[in-house]
Amino acid sequence: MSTDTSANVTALGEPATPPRGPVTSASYSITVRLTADGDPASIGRIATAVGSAGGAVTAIDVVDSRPDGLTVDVTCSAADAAHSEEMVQALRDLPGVKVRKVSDRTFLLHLGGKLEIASRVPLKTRDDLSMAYTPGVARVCMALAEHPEDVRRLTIKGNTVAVVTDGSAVLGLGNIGPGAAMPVMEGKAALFKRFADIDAWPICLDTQDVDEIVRTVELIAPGFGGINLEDIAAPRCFEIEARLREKLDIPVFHDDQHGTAIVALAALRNALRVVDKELGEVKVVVAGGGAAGTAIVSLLLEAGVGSVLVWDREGILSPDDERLSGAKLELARRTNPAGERGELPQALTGADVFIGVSAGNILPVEALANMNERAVVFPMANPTPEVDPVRARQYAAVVASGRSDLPNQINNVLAFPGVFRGLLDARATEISTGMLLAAADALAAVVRDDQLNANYIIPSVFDPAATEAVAHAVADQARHEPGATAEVTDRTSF
Ligand SMILES: NC(=O)c1ccc[n+]([C@@H]2O[C@H](COP(=O)([O-])OP(=O)(O)OC[C@H]3O[C@@H](n4cnc5c(N)ncnc54)[C@H](O)[C@@H]3O)[C@@H](O)[C@H]2O)c1
Ligand SMILES: O=C(O)C[C@H](O)C(=O)O
Repeated sequence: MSTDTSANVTALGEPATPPRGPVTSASYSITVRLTADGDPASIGRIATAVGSAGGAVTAIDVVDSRPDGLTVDVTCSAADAAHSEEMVQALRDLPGVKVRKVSDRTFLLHLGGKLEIASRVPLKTRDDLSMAYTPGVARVCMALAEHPEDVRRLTIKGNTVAVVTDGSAVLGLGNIGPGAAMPVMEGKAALFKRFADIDAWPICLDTQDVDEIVRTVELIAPGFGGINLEDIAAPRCFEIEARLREKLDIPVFHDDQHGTAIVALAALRNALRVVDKELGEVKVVVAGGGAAGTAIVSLLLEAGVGSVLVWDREGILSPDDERLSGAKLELARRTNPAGERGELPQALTGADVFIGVSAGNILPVEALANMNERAVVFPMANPTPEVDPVRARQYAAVVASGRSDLPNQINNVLAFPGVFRGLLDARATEISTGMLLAAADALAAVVRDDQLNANYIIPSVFDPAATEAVAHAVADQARHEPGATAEVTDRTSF
């Protein structure tokens, strides 16, 4: 088990947050089936053993009871895999207790996958069959051959999104390939259904070649109302998205870029309401000029942020840095015309906002002291943020991160279901910067003035108002942009 025992006093001599016990999580929960002898105190000893090992018991279910003992399933959460082992060992060490089986609940949940297809029509009688399938279906096919614009109305195309990956940049796990990417893509599709009633399907491609990816998505596009690119490495993702947008008559959205940018801008708007600063006046530093960083910078600039510096492996990205090319050089040109150079702590000097979309633990917390008063700090790298969000609170007025166990969780799920709900409802043929900005503003506005505070700058992912507000804003914006939506035909015969 990993426990952080780092110093209790900061570089500024301030007392640091006291060391925390292990933070247990359902993602490392296990169910241990064991038999215990007839001692009435055995259940209490089992719970105590798990607690003493730092775990949290969430359920004890009796599976079988006999005069001489019990079979029970003990479900408990751990901090990580090694911690689970420690808890199991603590149970094995108990006299009168025999561990029979240990199940990892996260793996159990994945058995057989997380999705299925369900029919929306009854198929109970011959009449049902002759309408839903042959011969009746042929009449619908012929109608669509004559009026292709009706495919959205008469098939699942109108409510279906392809979640497309090449497995090259999966979460923070890197290039793990298309098969290993499936659980994330299935999860994304499940979120589409849960939050926006959209039927999304995971498409994991066995190629990382840009031309092949573009051509494959082009070929499958007729069956989908939108394309959600997912976990495709930068800078390849920029070219794939641009080429698909050019070719397809359905919206193409790269969630790691634009979903993140929408939520980051929404969170920033509200953080600035808390610290009473204006978007146009703040200096922003973004760590990480990859997929998320590039899109965040673009959206911040579109929203009116005046000063942005990007820091990456080469230091502060500067247009006169000969090591830079392609997307990073372009980013440097758009953000740092003065050619400022240096490392992250220097970039933060006099900054009002730090946004991290790079990698875990790349910033000593003390460097945040270089920032202006009432600083806003979003270390968003997953699963480990750039700087400990809890310790960052000593230096910043508002802190948000990607973590679900802390306040102000910034996650794309606040954006992508609503974005696609709005696009599909409006029969959008493309997605524009105006729609991204509208989505961010709508998401920010979900947090009312009487709710806003440093620990609540962004709604919970379970707040239904978030998806609804984003969907309405995107659909409205799409309907107002000339040429952004498909024609709607009104044939009363069906
Ligand atoms: N919280 C959220 O909602 C959210 C959303 C998107 C991305 N993220 C996180 O942001 C991070 C980046 O995601 P991405 O999709 O942009 O990845 P990416 O690979 O496209 O970009 C990462 C960038 O960070 C830079 N980088 C990585 N390690 C670095 C280091 N040690 N020092 C300096 N620069 C470094 C890389 O050079 C690259 O330019 C990941 O940790 C991801 O989990 C979080
Ligand atoms: O996709 C997410 O939900 C998380 C984020 O994009 C990440 O890469 O960490």
